[in-house]
Amino acid sequence: MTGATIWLTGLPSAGKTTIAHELAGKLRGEGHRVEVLDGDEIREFLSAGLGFSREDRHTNVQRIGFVAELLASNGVKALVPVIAPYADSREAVRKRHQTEGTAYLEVHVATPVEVCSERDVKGLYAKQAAGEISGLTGVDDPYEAPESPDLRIESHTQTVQESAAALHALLTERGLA
Ligand SMILES: Nc1ncnc2c1ncn2[C@@H]1O[C@H](COP(=O)(O)OS(=O)(=O)O)[C@@H](OP(=O)(O)O)[C@H]1O
Ligand SMILES: Nc1ncnc2c1ncn2[C@@H]1O[C@H](COP(=O)(O)OP(=O)(O)O)[C@@H](O)[C@H]1O
Repeated sequence: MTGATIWLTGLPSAGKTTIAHELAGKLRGEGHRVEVLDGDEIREFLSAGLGFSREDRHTNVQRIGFVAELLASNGVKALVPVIAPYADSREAVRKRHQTEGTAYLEVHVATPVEVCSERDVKGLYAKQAAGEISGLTGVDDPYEAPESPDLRIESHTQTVQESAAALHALLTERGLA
């Protein structure tokens, strides 16, 4: 089976993790080998000790990109629901895949910040508004939206299943599913 990295970038609570797991289930059911490199889990182990400065986020994204490429080059669909707020960090990951000849898709989960802060799955937007945290992506920290992603998902106008189906259709179109 052909491996690939599918990076889902977007704001906190945009729907990255939910869509990744929905797609993972679908792909596994079809016989694909799949790993979801969840941001929170990675920060507990591979990126333990890193914070949310620009430098630390860049390091985090490069580490995840490295592991994703290793998996993808061994036939795994590596699904990566990680914010990756900086365009140059994402570009470095894309280039690494290109150099290695490994398929790489960038998916922008483009949920507006108003909807994300309403969802507020982890209560981060509320904490930022209460002054308990700062440096929240999309609020008081940068998010550089991809200019030409392979796919843009408007999760606020779709069900989770529709979003995952749109991504699955892209994989099929590219000969990856
Ligand atoms: N200040 C700040 N800004 C953004 N996100 C924050 C912050 N503090 C904690 N969190 C939580 O950590 C998750 C982000 O980790 P990532 O590894 O995906 O981010 S990054 O690419 O390194 O920027 C992210 O997970 P998701 O909500 O799944 O996106 C947040 O829940
Ligand atoms: N079309 C959709 N795609 C993804 N999530 C959606 C969608 N519609 C509603 N949601 C909800 O939005 C929330 C997104 O949370 P999560 O996936 O953890 O976001 P993120 O990983 O981007 O922080 C979930 O509660 C999910 O059920």
